[in-house]
Amino acid sequence: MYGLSRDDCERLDREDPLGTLRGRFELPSGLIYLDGNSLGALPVGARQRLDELVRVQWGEDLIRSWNRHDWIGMPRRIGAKIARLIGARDDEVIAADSTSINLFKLLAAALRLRPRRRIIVSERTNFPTDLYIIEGLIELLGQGHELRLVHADELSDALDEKVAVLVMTQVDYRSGRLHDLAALTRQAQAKGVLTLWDLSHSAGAMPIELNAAGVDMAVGCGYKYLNGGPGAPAYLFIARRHLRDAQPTIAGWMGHAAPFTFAPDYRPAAGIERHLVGTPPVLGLAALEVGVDLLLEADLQLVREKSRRLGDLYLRLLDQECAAFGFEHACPHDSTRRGSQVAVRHPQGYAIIQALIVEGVIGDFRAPDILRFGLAPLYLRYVDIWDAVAALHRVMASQAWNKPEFKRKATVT
Ligand SMILES: Cc1ncc(COP(=O)(O)O)c(C=O)c1O
Ligand SMILES: Nc1c(O)cccc1C(=O)C[C@H](N)C(=O)O
Repeated sequence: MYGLSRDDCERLDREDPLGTLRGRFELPSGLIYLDGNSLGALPVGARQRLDELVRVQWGEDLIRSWNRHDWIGMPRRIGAKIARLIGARDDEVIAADSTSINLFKLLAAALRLRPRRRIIVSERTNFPTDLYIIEGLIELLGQGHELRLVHADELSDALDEKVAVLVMTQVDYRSGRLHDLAALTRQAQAKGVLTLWDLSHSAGAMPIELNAAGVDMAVGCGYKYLNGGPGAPAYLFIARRHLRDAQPTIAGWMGHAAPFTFAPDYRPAAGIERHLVGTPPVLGLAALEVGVDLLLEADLQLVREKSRRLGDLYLRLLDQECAAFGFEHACPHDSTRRGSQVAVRHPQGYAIIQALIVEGVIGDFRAPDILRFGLAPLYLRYVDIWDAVAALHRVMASQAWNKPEFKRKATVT
Protein backbone atom coordinates (compact mmCIF):
# COMPACT_ATOMS: atom_id res chain seq x y z
CA MET A 1 0.00 0.00 0.00
CA TYR A 2 1.12 3.56 -0.57
CA GLY A 3 1.69 6.43 1.76
CA LEU A 4 1.05 4.74 5.05
CA SER A 5 2.83 1.50 5.84
CA ARG A 6 1.91 -1.36 8.14
CA ASP A 7 4.78 -0.20 10.34
CA ASP A 8 3.08 3.18 10.64
CA CYS A 9 -0.05 1.41 11.88
CA GLU A 10 2.00 -0.54 14.40
CA ARG A 11 3.46 2.75 15.61
CA LEU A 12 -0.04 4.19 16.02
CA ASP A 13 -0.91 1.13 18.11
CA ARG A 14 2.15 1.61 20.32
CA GLU A 15 1.12 5.21 20.94
CA ASP A 16 -2.56 4.37 21.49
CA PRO A 17 -3.60 5.42 25.01
CA LEU A 18 -6.44 2.86 24.85
CA GLY A 19 -4.17 0.07 23.61
CA THR A 20 -4.05 -1.87 26.87
CA LEU A 21 -7.82 -2.34 26.92
CA ARG A 22 -7.65 -4.86 24.09
CA GLY A 23 -6.20 -7.39 26.53
CA ARG A 24 -9.40 -7.16 28.55
CA PHE A 25 -11.32 -8.87 25.75
CA GLU A 26 -11.25 -12.45 24.54
CA LEU A 27 -10.67 -12.20 20.81
CA PRO A 28 -10.12 -15.32 18.71
CA SER A 29 -6.62 -15.31 17.27
CA GLY A 30 -6.38 -14.80 13.54
CA LEU A 31 -9.72 -13.02 13.40
CA ILE A 32 -10.30 -9.34 12.71
CA TYR A 33 -13.63 -8.44 14.21
CA LEU A 34 -15.34 -5.50 12.55
CA ASP A 35 -18.86 -6.23 13.77
CA GLY A 36 -18.81 -4.74 17.26
CA ASN A 37 -21.57 -2.39 16.07
CA SER A 38 -23.85 -5.44 15.96
CA LEU A 39 -22.50 -7.68 18.74
CA GLY A 40 -19.61 -6.48 20.89
CA ALA A 41 -16.71 -8.77 21.84
CA LEU A 42 -16.55 -10.83 25.03
CA PRO A 43 -14.86 -9.08 27.97
CA VAL A 44 -12.56 -11.44 29.90
CA GLY A 45 -14.26 -10.30 33.09
CA ALA A 46 -17.69 -11.35 31.81
CA ARG A 47 -16.68 -15.00 31.68
CA GLN A 48 -15.36 -14.81 35.25
CA ARG A 49 -18.36 -12.88 36.53
CA LEU A 50 -20.88 -15.27 34.97
CA ASP A 51 -18.96 -18.27 36.21
CA GLU A 52 -19.02 -16.97 39.80
CA LEU A 53 -22.63 -15.92 39.51
CA VAL A 54 -23.75 -19.29 38.22
CA ARG A 55 -21.68 -21.37 40.66
CA VAL A 56 -22.10 -19.40 43.86
CA GLN A 57 -24.99 -16.99 43.58
CA TRP A 58 -27.35 -19.20 41.63
CA GLY A 59 -25.91 -22.61 42.53
CA GLU A 60 -25.45 -22.13 46.27
CA ASP A 61 -27.12 -18.99 47.50
CA LEU A 62 -30.17 -19.50 45.32
CA ILE A 63 -33.12 -17.25 46.17
CA ARG A 64 -31.16 -15.53 48.93
CA SER A 65 -29.12 -13.84 46.21
CA TRP A 66 -31.86 -11.33 45.45
CA ASN A 67 -30.78 -9.59 48.65
CA ARG A 68 -27.39 -11.13 49.47
CA HIS A 69 -25.96 -10.21 46.06
CA ASP A 70 -28.36 -7.37 45.37
CA TRP A 71 -29.86 -8.95 42.26
CA ILE A 72 -32.90 -6.82 42.88
CA GLY A 73 -30.87 -3.62 42.68
CA MET A 74 -29.17 -4.45 39.38
CA PRO A 75 -31.42 -2.49 36.97
CA ARG A 76 -30.89 0.69 39.00
CA ARG A 77 -27.20 0.12 39.71
CA ILE A 78 -26.32 -0.65 36.11
CA GLY A 79 -28.64 2.07 34.86
CA ALA A 80 -26.71 4.57 37.02
CA LYS A 81 -23.44 3.40 35.47
CA ILE A 82 -24.83 3.72 31.95
CA ALA A 83 -26.02 7.22 32.89
CA ARG A 84 -22.37 8.23 33.21
CA LEU A 85 -21.74 7.17 29.61
CA ILE A 86 -24.59 9.22 28.18
CA GLY A 87 -24.51 12.46 30.15
CA ALA A 88 -27.42 11.63 32.43
CA ARG A 89 -27.97 11.60 36.19
CA ASP A 90 -28.01 8.29 37.99
CA ASP A 91 -31.73 8.45 38.78
CA GLU A 92 -32.67 9.00 35.13
CA VAL A 93 -31.56 5.67 33.62
CA ILE A 94 -32.56 2.08 34.24
CA ALA A 95 -31.39 -1.14 32.57
CA ALA A 96 -34.31 -3.25 31.40
CA ASP A 97 -36.00 -5.13 28.59
CA SER A 98 -34.92 -4.70 24.96
CA THR A 99 -34.49 -1.52 22.97
CA SER A 100 -37.69 -2.25 21.04
CA ILE A 101 -39.74 -2.70 24.21
CA ASN A 102 -38.24 0.39 25.84
CA LEU A 103 -39.00 2.43 22.76
CA PHE A 104 -42.61 1.29 22.92
CA LYS A 105 -42.84 2.13 26.61
CA LEU A 106 -41.29 5.57 26.30
CA LEU A 107 -43.09 6.57 23.12
CA ALA A 108 -46.42 5.78 24.75
CA ALA A 109 -45.37 7.75 27.84
CA ALA A 110 -44.25 10.68 25.68
CA LEU A 111 -47.55 10.74 23.76
CA ARG A 112 -49.41 10.94 27.05
CA LEU A 113 -47.33 14.00 27.93
CA ARG A 114 -48.51 15.69 24.70
CA PRO A 115 -52.20 14.68 24.62
CA ARG A 116 -53.30 17.31 22.10
CA ARG A 117 -50.67 16.54 19.48
CA ARG A 118 -51.04 13.69 17.02
CA ILE A 119 -47.90 13.55 14.89
CA ILE A 120 -44.71 11.56 15.44
CA VAL A 121 -41.74 12.53 13.27
CA SER A 122 -38.96 10.14 12.39
CA GLU A 123 -36.41 9.54 9.71
CA ARG A 124 -37.19 7.38 6.72
CA THR A 125 -33.98 5.35 7.11
CA ASN A 126 -34.38 4.78 10.84
CA PHE A 127 -33.78 1.22 12.02
CA PRO A 128 -36.83 -0.89 11.13
CA THR A 129 -37.75 -1.86 14.67
CA ASP A 130 -38.08 1.83 15.58
CA LEU A 131 -40.48 2.40 12.68
CA TYR A 132 -42.45 -0.79 13.34
CA ILE A 133 -42.84 0.12 17.01
CA ILE A 134 -44.13 3.60 16.15
CA GLU A 135 -46.63 2.25 13.59
CA GLY A 136 -47.74 -0.52 15.90
CA LEU A 137 -48.37 1.83 18.79
CA ILE A 138 -50.30 4.24 16.57
CA GLU A 139 -52.58 1.41 15.50
CA LEU A 140 -53.04 0.17 19.04
CA LEU A 141 -53.91 3.63 20.38
CA GLY A 142 -56.50 4.20 17.65
CA GLN A 143 -56.54 7.95 18.36
CA GLY A 144 -55.59 9.21 14.91
CA HIS A 145 -51.88 9.54 15.50
CA GLU A 146 -49.75 9.74 12.40
CA LEU A 147 -46.15 8.95 11.55
CA ARG A 148 -44.47 11.66 9.49
CA LEU A 149 -41.39 10.10 7.89
CA VAL A 150 -38.91 12.46 6.32
CA HIS A 151 -35.40 12.50 4.93
CA ALA A 152 -32.70 13.48 7.43
CA ASP A 153 -32.21 16.89 5.79
CA GLU A 154 -35.93 17.71 6.10
CA LEU A 155 -36.22 17.07 9.82
CA SER A 156 -36.19 20.63 11.06
CA ASP A 157 -38.91 21.63 8.56
CA ALA A 158 -41.03 18.70 9.69
CA LEU A 159 -41.18 19.90 13.29
CA ASP A 160 -44.19 22.07 14.07
CA GLU A 161 -46.79 22.62 16.81
CA LYS A 162 -48.76 19.53 15.76
CA VAL A 163 -45.85 17.21 16.44
CA ALA A 164 -45.81 15.36 19.75
CA VAL A 165 -42.51 13.48 19.55
CA LEU A 166 -39.39 13.32 17.40
CA VAL A 167 -38.01 9.75 17.37
CA MET A 168 -34.43 9.61 16.10
CA THR A 169 -31.51 7.21 16.05
CA GLN A 170 -28.32 9.17 16.69
CA VAL A 171 -26.15 7.09 14.33
CA ASP A 172 -27.77 5.53 11.28
CA TYR A 173 -27.25 1.76 11.32
CA ARG A 174 -26.46 1.55 7.61
CA SER A 175 -24.70 4.74 6.56
CA GLY A 176 -23.12 5.50 9.92
CA ARG A 177 -24.35 9.10 9.62
CA LEU A 178 -24.15 10.88 12.96
CA HIS A 179 -27.00 13.27 13.62
CA ASP A 180 -26.53 16.48 15.55
CA LEU A 181 -28.39 15.45 18.69
CA ALA A 182 -28.05 18.83 20.39
CA ALA A 183 -29.20 20.88 17.39
CA LEU A 184 -32.18 18.67 16.56
CA THR A 185 -33.22 18.55 20.20
CA ARG A 186 -33.06 22.36 20.35
CA GLN A 187 -35.17 22.69 17.19
CA ALA A 188 -37.71 20.23 18.55
CA GLN A 189 -37.92 21.99 21.87
CA ALA A 190 -38.51 25.34 20.19
CA LYS A 191 -41.78 23.85 18.87
CA GLY A 192 -42.70 22.07 22.08
CA VAL A 193 -41.84 18.68 20.55
CA LEU A 194 -40.50 15.98 22.86
CA THR A 195 -37.38 14.09 21.75
CA LEU A 196 -36.84 10.35 22.04
CA TRP A 197 -33.37 9.25 20.92
CA ASP A 198 -32.19 5.73 20.15
CA LEU A 199 -28.53 5.56 21.16
CA SER A 200 -27.94 1.95 20.08
CA HIS A 201 -25.18 2.82 17.59
CA SER A 202 -23.58 5.67 19.50
CA ALA A 203 -23.45 4.95 23.25
CA GLY A 204 -20.09 3.54 24.24
CA ALA A 205 -18.42 4.76 21.06
CA MET A 206 -18.52 8.48 21.81
CA PRO A 207 -19.36 10.88 24.62
CA ILE A 208 -23.07 11.72 24.71
CA GLU A 209 -24.48 14.61 26.74
CA LEU A 210 -28.21 14.01 27.01
CA ASN A 211 -28.88 16.54 29.77
CA ALA A 212 -26.64 19.23 28.35
CA ALA A 213 -28.67 18.91 25.13
CA GLY A 214 -32.01 18.90 26.93
CA VAL A 215 -33.09 15.50 25.58
CA ASP A 216 -36.40 14.28 27.02
CA MET A 217 -36.09 10.52 26.63
CA ALA A 218 -33.70 7.94 25.19
CA VAL A 219 -33.23 4.21 24.75
CA GLY A 220 -30.28 2.09 23.71
CA CYS A 221 -29.04 -1.44 23.49
CA GLY A 222 -26.50 -3.25 25.64
CA TYR A 223 -24.92 -5.65 23.19
CA LYS A 224 -23.12 -3.37 20.74
CA TYR A 225 -20.51 -0.89 22.01
CA LEU A 226 -21.41 -1.61 25.64
CA ASN A 227 -20.21 -5.20 25.08
CA GLY A 228 -22.97 -6.66 27.24
CA GLY A 229 -23.29 -9.93 25.29
CA PRO A 230 -25.88 -11.42 22.96
CA GLY A 231 -29.38 -10.22 23.82
CA ALA A 232 -28.04 -8.07 26.66
CA PRO A 233 -30.64 -6.00 28.46
CA ALA A 234 -31.20 -2.52 27.06
CA TYR A 235 -31.72 0.74 28.97
CA LEU A 236 -34.00 3.74 29.03
CA PHE A 237 -33.51 7.37 30.02
CA ILE A 238 -36.12 9.90 31.15
CA ALA A 239 -35.03 13.42 32.03
CA ARG A 240 -35.61 14.20 35.69
CA ARG A 241 -38.14 16.92 34.85
CA HIS A 242 -40.48 14.25 33.39
CA LEU A 243 -40.01 11.54 35.99
CA ARG A 244 -43.08 12.50 37.99
CA ASP A 245 -45.46 12.85 35.04
CA ALA A 246 -44.22 10.14 32.68
CA GLN A 247 -46.61 7.26 33.33
CA PRO A 248 -45.51 3.64 33.05
CA THR A 249 -46.87 2.10 29.86
CA ILE A 250 -46.78 -1.48 31.12
CA ALA A 251 -47.85 -1.66 34.73
CA GLY A 252 -45.75 -4.61 35.80
CA TRP A 253 -45.09 -5.55 39.39
CA MET A 254 -41.40 -4.55 39.29
CA GLY A 255 -42.52 -0.99 38.56
CA HIS A 256 -44.82 -0.97 41.59
CA ALA A 257 -43.93 1.35 44.47
CA ALA A 258 -43.65 -1.70 46.76
CA PRO A 259 -43.58 -4.92 44.71
CA PHE A 260 -43.10 -7.20 47.67
CA THR A 261 -46.25 -6.07 49.44
CA PHE A 262 -48.04 -7.99 46.67
CA ALA A 263 -50.86 -5.46 46.83
CA PRO A 264 -53.76 -6.11 44.44
CA ASP A 265 -53.86 -2.51 43.28
CA TYR A 266 -51.16 -0.91 41.15
CA ARG A 267 -49.25 2.07 42.52
CA PRO A 268 -46.28 3.15 40.40
CA ALA A 269 -42.87 3.67 41.96
CA ALA A 270 -41.92 7.32 42.37
CA GLY A 271 -38.88 7.39 40.10
CA ILE A 272 -37.39 5.71 37.06
CA GLU A 273 -38.14 2.24 38.58
CA ARG A 274 -41.78 2.59 37.54
CA HIS A 275 -40.63 1.82 33.99
CA LEU A 276 -39.46 -1.63 34.99
CA VAL A 277 -41.92 -4.36 34.10
CA GLY A 278 -40.96 -7.85 35.22
CA THR A 279 -38.20 -9.78 36.95
CA PRO A 280 -34.73 -8.53 35.95
CA PRO A 281 -32.66 -10.89 33.74
CA VAL A 282 -29.85 -11.35 36.24
CA LEU A 283 -27.35 -13.23 34.06
CA GLY A 284 -27.68 -10.76 31.23
CA LEU A 285 -27.42 -7.79 33.58
CA ALA A 286 -24.28 -9.21 35.21
CA ALA A 287 -22.54 -9.55 31.84
CA LEU A 288 -23.69 -6.09 30.82
CA GLU A 289 -22.28 -4.60 34.01
CA VAL A 290 -18.83 -5.95 33.15
CA GLY A 291 -18.97 -4.33 29.71
CA VAL A 292 -20.16 -1.03 31.13
CA ASP A 293 -17.49 -1.06 33.87
CA LEU A 294 -14.82 -1.51 31.21
CA LEU A 295 -16.10 1.50 29.31
CA LEU A 296 -16.13 3.55 32.49
CA GLU A 297 -12.38 2.95 32.74
CA ALA A 298 -11.86 4.59 29.35
CA ASP A 299 -11.95 8.30 28.58
CA LEU A 300 -14.81 8.61 26.10
CA GLN A 301 -13.14 11.57 24.37
CA LEU A 302 -10.20 9.28 23.61
CA VAL A 303 -12.59 6.55 22.51
CA ARG A 304 -14.21 8.95 20.06
CA GLU A 305 -10.88 10.25 18.80
CA LYS A 306 -9.66 6.74 18.12
CA SER A 307 -12.93 5.74 16.49
CA ARG A 308 -12.65 8.68 14.08
CA ARG A 309 -9.04 7.86 13.27
CA LEU A 310 -9.84 4.19 12.66
CA GLY A 311 -12.60 5.21 10.25
CA ASP A 312 -10.40 7.72 8.42
CA LEU A 313 -7.68 5.11 8.14
CA TYR A 314 -10.07 2.54 6.72
CA LEU A 315 -11.42 4.89 4.05
CA ARG A 316 -7.97 6.13 3.12
CA LEU A 317 -6.54 2.64 2.75
CA LEU A 318 -9.62 1.50 0.83
CA ASP A 319 -9.16 4.32 -1.68
CA GLN A 320 -5.46 3.58 -2.04
CA GLU A 321 -5.59 -0.17 -2.25
CA CYS A 322 -8.99 -1.00 -3.71
CA ALA A 323 -9.62 1.91 -6.08
CA ALA A 324 -9.84 -0.46 -9.06
CA PHE A 325 -12.69 -2.55 -7.65
CA GLY A 326 -15.68 -0.22 -7.82
CA PHE A 327 -16.36 0.53 -4.16
CA GLU A 328 -18.24 3.70 -3.27
CA HIS A 329 -18.23 5.31 0.13
CA ALA A 330 -21.69 5.07 1.71
CA CYS A 331 -20.75 6.83 4.96
CA PRO A 332 -19.81 10.46 5.58
CA HIS A 333 -16.16 11.31 4.77
CA ASP A 334 -16.06 13.87 7.53
CA SER A 335 -15.39 11.88 10.68
CA THR A 336 -17.20 14.46 12.83
CA ARG A 337 -20.41 13.42 11.05
CA ARG A 338 -19.78 9.69 11.20
CA GLY A 339 -20.44 7.18 13.96
CA SER A 340 -18.02 4.36 14.74
CA GLN A 341 -18.39 2.45 11.51
CA VAL A 342 -17.62 2.76 7.85
CA ALA A 343 -20.01 1.71 5.12
CA VAL A 344 -19.18 1.13 1.48
CA ARG A 345 -21.30 0.19 -1.44
CA HIS A 346 -20.64 -2.55 -3.98
CA PRO A 347 -23.08 -4.50 -6.19
CA GLN A 348 -21.44 -7.77 -5.02
CA GLY A 349 -21.45 -6.66 -1.38
CA TYR A 350 -23.02 -9.81 0.03
CA ALA A 351 -20.58 -12.20 -1.67
CA ILE A 352 -17.62 -10.00 -0.79
CA ILE A 353 -18.55 -10.04 2.90
CA GLN A 354 -18.84 -13.86 2.80
CA ALA A 355 -15.42 -14.17 1.16
CA LEU A 356 -13.92 -11.77 3.70
CA ILE A 357 -15.28 -13.89 6.54
CA VAL A 358 -13.45 -16.87 5.04
CA GLU A 359 -10.32 -14.66 5.07
CA GLY A 360 -10.82 -14.05 8.80
CA VAL A 361 -12.35 -10.57 8.61
CA ILE A 362 -15.86 -10.25 10.00
CA GLY A 363 -17.96 -7.35 8.78
CA ASP A 364 -21.59 -7.47 7.70
CA PHE A 365 -23.87 -6.75 4.81
CA ARG A 366 -27.03 -4.65 4.74
CA ALA A 367 -29.28 -4.82 1.70
CA PRO A 368 -29.21 -3.84 -1.03
CA ASP A 369 -25.47 -3.27 -1.40
CA ILE A 370 -23.84 -2.00 1.80
CA LEU A 371 -20.76 -3.55 3.39
CA ARG A 372 -20.53 -2.40 7.02
CA PHE A 373 -17.41 -2.40 9.14
CA GLY A 374 -17.88 -1.59 12.80
CA LEU A 375 -14.89 -0.02 14.55
CA ALA A 376 -14.93 -0.73 18.28
CA PRO A 377 -12.12 1.44 19.69
CA LEU A 378 -11.67 -0.53 22.91
CA TYR A 379 -10.33 -3.61 21.22
CA LEU A 380 -9.42 -2.78 17.63
CA ARG A 381 -5.88 -1.90 16.58
CA TYR A 382 -4.84 0.31 13.71
CA VAL A 383 -3.00 -2.67 12.30
CA ASP A 384 -6.29 -4.57 12.18
CA ILE A 385 -7.57 -1.95 9.76
CA TRP A 386 -4.49 -2.38 7.62
CA ASP A 387 -4.91 -6.15 7.59
CA ALA A 388 -8.65 -5.92 6.92
CA VAL A 389 -8.13 -3.73 3.85
CA ALA A 390 -5.32 -6.01 2.68
CA ALA A 391 -7.73 -8.95 2.96
CA LEU A 392 -10.33 -7.04 0.99
CA HIS A 393 -7.74 -6.39 -1.70
CA ARG A 394 -6.96 -10.12 -1.86
CA VAL A 395 -10.64 -11.04 -2.11
CA MET A 396 -11.18 -8.55 -4.93
CA ALA A 397 -7.97 -9.21 -6.86
CA SER A 398 -8.47 -13.00 -6.78
CA GLN A 399 -12.25 -12.75 -7.28
CA ALA A 400 -12.59 -15.05 -4.27
CA TRP A 401 -16.09 -13.65 -3.78
CA ASN A 402 -17.23 -15.09 -7.12
CA LYS A 403 -18.29 -18.54 -5.89
CA PRO A 404 -21.70 -20.21 -5.94
CA GLU A 405 -21.67 -20.71 -2.15
CA PHE A 406 -21.53 -16.93 -1.68
CA LYS A 407 -24.81 -16.33 -3.51
CA ARG A 408 -27.12 -14.33 -1.28
CA LYS A 409 -29.46 -16.21 1.05
CA ALA A 410 -31.46 -15.09 4.04
CA THR A 411 -29.25 -15.38 7.12
CA VAL A 412 -29.51 -14.01 10.62
CA THR A 413 -27.06 -11.14 10.62
C1 LIG B 1 -31.02 1.59 16.13
C2 LIG B 1 -31.44 0.25 16.64
N1 LIG B 1 -32.46 0.17 17.50
C3 LIG B 1 -32.85 -1.03 17.99
C4 LIG B 1 -32.21 -2.19 17.61
C5 LIG B 1 -32.65 -3.52 18.10
O1 LIG B 1 -33.45 -3.51 19.17
P1 LIG B 1 -33.67 -4.85 20.00
O2 LIG B 1 -32.51 -4.94 20.94
O3 LIG B 1 -34.95 -4.63 20.66
O4 LIG B 1 -33.65 -6.00 19.07
C6 LIG B 1 -31.13 -2.14 16.74
C7 LIG B 1 -30.40 -3.37 16.30
O5 LIG B 1 -30.77 -4.47 16.42
C8 LIG B 1 -30.75 -0.90 16.24
O6 LIG B 1 -29.76 -0.82 15.37
N1 LIG C 1 -29.85 -7.55 17.35
C1 LIG C 1 -29.36 -8.36 16.39
C2 LIG C 1 -29.66 -9.73 16.42
O1 LIG C 1 -30.46 -10.19 17.40
C3 LIG C 1 -29.16 -10.58 15.43
C4 LIG C 1 -28.35 -10.04 14.46
C5 LIG C 1 -28.05 -8.70 14.40
C6 LIG C 1 -28.59 -7.85 15.36
C7 LIG C 1 -28.34 -6.42 15.30
O2 LIG C 1 -28.07 -5.84 16.31
C8 LIG C 1 -28.45 -5.71 14.05
C9 LIG C 1 -28.03 -4.29 14.23
N2 LIG C 1 -28.94 -3.50 15.02
C10 LIG C 1 -27.81 -3.56 12.95
O3 LIG C 1 -27.44 -2.41 13.01
O4 LIG C 1 -27.96 -4.09 11.89
